[in-house]
Amino acid sequence: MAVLSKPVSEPKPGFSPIPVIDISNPESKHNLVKACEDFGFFKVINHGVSSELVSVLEHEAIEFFSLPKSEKTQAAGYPFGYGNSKIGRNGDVGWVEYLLMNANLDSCSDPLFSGLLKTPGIFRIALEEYTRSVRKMTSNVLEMITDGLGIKPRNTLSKLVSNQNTESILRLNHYPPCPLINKKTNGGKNVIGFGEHTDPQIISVLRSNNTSGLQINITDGSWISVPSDPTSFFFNVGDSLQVMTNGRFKSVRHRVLANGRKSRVSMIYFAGPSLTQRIAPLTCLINNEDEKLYEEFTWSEYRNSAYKSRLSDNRLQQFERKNYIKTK
Ligand SMILES: C=C1C[C@]23C[C@@]1(O)CC[C@H]2[C@@]12CC[C@H](O)[C@@](C)(C(=O)O1)[C@H]2[C@@H]3C(=O)O
Ligand SMILES: O=C(O)CCC(=O)C(=O)O
Ligand SMILES: [Fe+2]
Repeated sequence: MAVLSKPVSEPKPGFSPIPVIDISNPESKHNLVKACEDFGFFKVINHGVSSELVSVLEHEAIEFFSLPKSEKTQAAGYPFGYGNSKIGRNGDVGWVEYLLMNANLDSCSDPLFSGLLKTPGIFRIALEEYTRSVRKMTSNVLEMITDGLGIKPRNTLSKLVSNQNTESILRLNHYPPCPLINKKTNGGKNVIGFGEHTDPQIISVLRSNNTSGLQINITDGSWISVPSDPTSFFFNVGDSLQVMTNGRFKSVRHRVLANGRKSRVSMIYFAGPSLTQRIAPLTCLINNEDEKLYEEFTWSEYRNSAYKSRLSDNRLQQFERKNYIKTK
């Protein structure tokens, strides 16, 4: 089943407003903060994640998605496992198949790692190595952001996603070429690969092959296409970080459009906190309690309510403070 949307203009080749941040330079901390405020989205270069590791994982993912449907569906499950077209459990569909995995530090005990990927083969090793490396880069980026915000200690945010019991997820998405797109009868409409949404976690880290399709929604409400760059990582602020920064950082709405000719393969690491972690505006970022835009909640409360929602829902709305008085 395909979801169609109005045609959107393609980006002008060579120009993109998306911030590019060199994380090997400690001074980039200010640019990171600005990118989180302006877009909730940025591209990271000089990241230190091995390109060979990324290629091996991409190759293994392609091999997995090339298996016969009957074999892939043996790995079907909820919330973790193989899925095709259906996203979540609340009626969302897209032109995509995927593998969702628990990427917690103790995930070796996870049934998917030890069940689907039962042989300790290259796929499983690549998943573990990739997760370890991306987790380290994510902690580094969060520490630079913390520094850029002038918050002490430096691990205020990174510790939320690097403890033993944090809830992180690894998602491999495969968007096959969509034959509907080139059909004259389609009227030039787009086909939705992954519908618009914000990510519930703290921060998400995406790497894709050379096929574009990802779009972000900017403040004026328009969609801009993200030019693909397989050598870089794209970070997006999640709902939880928007709350912790009291709305200073934007949890960016994003979506993926299917491509008519090429398949897109993406891998996304969702860095979430532990179930008991309290999510609330950081007191060091506000002058007084009245400025708080959100009520406090635990990650477990938010995660459970998010998983009952539709993809495009505004999941933070119910936690907005009703009696908030704007002081500025
Ligand atoms: C429709 C849904 C899919 C999703 C759970 C939800 O009910 C709402 C949030 C969705 C999302 C978006 C970011 C990630 O891809 C994801 C794994 C997540 O944590 O929240 C998905 C969920 C999913 O695919 O199950
Ligand atoms: O596959 C992509 O490029 C992005 C998908 C996404 O936003 C998600 O899985 O949450
Ligand atoms: Fe997403």
